[in-house]
Amino acid sequence: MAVYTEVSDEDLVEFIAQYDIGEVVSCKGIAEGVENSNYLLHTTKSAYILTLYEKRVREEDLPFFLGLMEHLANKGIPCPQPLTAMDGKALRQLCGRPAALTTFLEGMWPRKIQPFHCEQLGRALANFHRAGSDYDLFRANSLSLDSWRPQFEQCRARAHEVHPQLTDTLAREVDFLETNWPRDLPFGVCHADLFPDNVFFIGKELSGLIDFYFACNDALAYDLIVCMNAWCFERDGSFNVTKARMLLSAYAKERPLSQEELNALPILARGAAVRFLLTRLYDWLNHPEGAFVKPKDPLEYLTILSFHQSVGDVGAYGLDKGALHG
Ligand SMILES: Nc1ncnc2c1ncn2[C@@H]1O[C@H](COP(=O)(O)OP(=O)(O)O)[C@@H](O)[C@H]1O
Ligand SMILES: N[C@@H](CCOP(=O)(O)O)C(=O)O
Repeated sequence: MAVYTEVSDEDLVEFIAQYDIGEVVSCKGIAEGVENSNYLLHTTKSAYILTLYEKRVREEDLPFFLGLMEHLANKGIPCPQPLTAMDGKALRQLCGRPAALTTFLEGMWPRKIQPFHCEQLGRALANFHRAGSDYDLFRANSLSLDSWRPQFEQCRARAHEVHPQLTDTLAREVDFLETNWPRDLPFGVCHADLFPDNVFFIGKELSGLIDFYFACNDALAYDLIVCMNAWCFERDGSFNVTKARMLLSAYAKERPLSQEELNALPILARGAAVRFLLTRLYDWLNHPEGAFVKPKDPLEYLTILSFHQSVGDVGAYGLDKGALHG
């Protein structure tokens, strides 16, 4: 359960009194999520999400995240909107942590991914990228290429505890990525963590995107391929090419991919696999004793990485080479 910081009734009532949102009716910790403490708050006026920022979220990045949600919501992207308190500020402190309230989005994240989910995701991601194109704050991706070697070094001595080949695989892969990582692809604001548990559907319609706390400026095609890794592999580790084709082609209908982007997809996919393999590995090895949060399995991403290491070109992702560029 992702509640790292417990909020007492007195602290909560004092916090809520700073907003014009009525009186507290209930406030329950949310079991899902791994990064922050989230509570579902009901007041006499409405339902809200209260987030206390923990772990990887740096306080100085919060204006970027909260401003982005505001910017996107104003452009019709279905995402939470930060609430400003009566003093006009959205970012506050609660129990010694930075904290904010956002609107509650209806919907459920899909437990069993179907190709139509991937198609809607592709369209929504392209719309997100378009809507973010005039957002004027900048945040570099702190979990991209430059961070992979230091993150690996933090885990190197114990990576073999998770898998006997993991140390060698990561050492070779980080070398490969440092030499070959593409640098001139179209850049923009990326969500960078658009996993199924961050995308809500009502029935068959995508109804909301949440969890903007890894958002950053990076190659737009990297964001797309983070989604492909997260949505298009089955539980047994096999790649579902139909889902990938639906995702990539729905995206490209809204934002055509250049030939350079298409050529780069396999290496972007390797980098995106390493990015989640490393944070999961760190969390797996440094899981606090007795914590309620269940760490995610790093080996899922070792399987995904192995698949992309064997890929020659985008034909493996269900695309005709060169078919999607504008
Ligand atoms: N705006 C929102 N509307 C509805 N539910 C939300 C909202 N934000 C978060 N949640 C709920 O909280 C859970 C954890 O949120 P998330 O932002 O993914 O946490 P974390 O950043 O800790 O991973 C989500 O799976 C969802 O159930
Ligand atoms: N999506 C990441 C973990 C981050 O968790 P989230 O609940 O913030 O999406 C992963 O799967 O490793």
